[in-house]
Amino acid sequence: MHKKIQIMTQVIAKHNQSPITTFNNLKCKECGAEYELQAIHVCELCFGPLEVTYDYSGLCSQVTRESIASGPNSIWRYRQFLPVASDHPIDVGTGMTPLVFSQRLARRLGLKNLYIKNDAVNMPTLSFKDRVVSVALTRARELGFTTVSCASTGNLANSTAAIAAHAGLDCYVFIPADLEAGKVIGSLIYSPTLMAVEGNYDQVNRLCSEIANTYGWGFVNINLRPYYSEGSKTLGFEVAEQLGWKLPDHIVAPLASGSLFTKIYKGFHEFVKVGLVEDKAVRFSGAQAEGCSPIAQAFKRGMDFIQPVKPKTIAKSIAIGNPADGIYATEIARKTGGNIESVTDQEIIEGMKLLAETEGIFTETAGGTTIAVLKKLVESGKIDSEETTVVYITGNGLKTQEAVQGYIGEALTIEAKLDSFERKLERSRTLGRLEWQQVLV
Ligand SMILES: Cc1ncc(COP(=O)(O)O)c(C=O)c1O
Ligand SMILES: N[C@@H](CCOP(=O)(O)O)C(=O)O
Repeated sequence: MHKKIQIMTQVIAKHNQSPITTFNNLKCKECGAEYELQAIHVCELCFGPLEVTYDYSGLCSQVTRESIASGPNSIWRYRQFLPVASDHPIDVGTGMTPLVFSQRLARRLGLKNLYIKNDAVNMPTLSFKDRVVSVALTRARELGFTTVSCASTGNLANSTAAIAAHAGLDCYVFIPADLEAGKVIGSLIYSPTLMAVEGNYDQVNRLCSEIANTYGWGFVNINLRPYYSEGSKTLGFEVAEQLGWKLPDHIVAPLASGSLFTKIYKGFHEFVKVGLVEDKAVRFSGAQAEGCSPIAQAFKRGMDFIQPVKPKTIAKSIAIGNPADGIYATEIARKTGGNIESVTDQEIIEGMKLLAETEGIFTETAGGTTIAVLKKLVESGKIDSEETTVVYITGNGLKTQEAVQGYIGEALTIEAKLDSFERKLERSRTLGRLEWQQVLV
């Protein structure tokens, strides 16, 4: 769409908005400069990131635990905390995913109060990105965009393509060319224009910034980023509500750009601010893959800047070498007494298997990273066995099957005869299940 038309449609859309909104403006996280609500994401004065601000005193009078609990069974029960004006947000059933009280994984790790927030079953595309995209596309529509887009490591591409299809928006998605088949097919099925860029995510992102400037599309994680990122707060809200309107002692979450991590923090604090939960010190710990760990490195070395890296890891969804919110994530981990750890690709695969074998949850590589870091933090005494700990599982293993191929054995092929079954059964019992799988690998 031409810029002029886009501005006109934005104005029209503005007039159609419901007048009762709880969000005010955009504010620079660095210098505090304020901007009207529009499709921009960096401060013109200092290039700092922009964030949505809210009228918290107005919010206090609008929301109660009861009003939230009687709302939709989706992220939109927290609508007043999200930067959308419409009474009809795009609701594809995103959010309110299970918070599972862990028995077997907890026992295996020696924890007494471990919960798993399972966004591997989020709707519609099985990752936490459905949250941020539902918010971003609702806002995109309000701002008058008819074409939406994203730079993605896969999950965001799936969410943007699916939810744009549902909302009838034109969609262009950009991904690195070497992504897993599940992520590629998981976008193509919704018929977006899918561009596989020869380069890594950071290169895709740079290209998309240029395209955003030239074409004036609504890029969910570029010019719509202030609205998009707010969707991750719902991962904080839901956990607080599901714990019986209480905050946990410790959370462990994966880090790529660092946005998710900082927004869970913002979500907890907003609930405290409006009196929905009691204030409490929550420790924030983050997880990265060793092959792409710029945030973990900055944290461990006590740096106040992020040194970008060239990613090389099987955890492709979190392979961001130059993370936009990395420094804010390190600040949160430091001030809350948390940690940021990294794990090897082998540990990531073991993390995926551990979660599957103990809890029946098949997570993708980002989740394997998070479980492996959780284990590392427990083993090094950085998580106390009594702490109420929530580990965030943000994506589904069916999308990254390549990562575990060759590590999980194979089906035992038998003839359709009882004696064939019994021979294989005997052999598998003699060897033991694990050894048997190793023979097959
Ligand atoms: C499954 C999954 N988990 C976690 C993340 C990390 O999110 P963020 O970039 O907000 O740190 C991503 C993408 O970046 C992802 O796809
Ligand atoms: N992991 C993301 C990458 C981009 O997300 P951002 O919020 O860090 O900009 C994806 O799933 O594509």
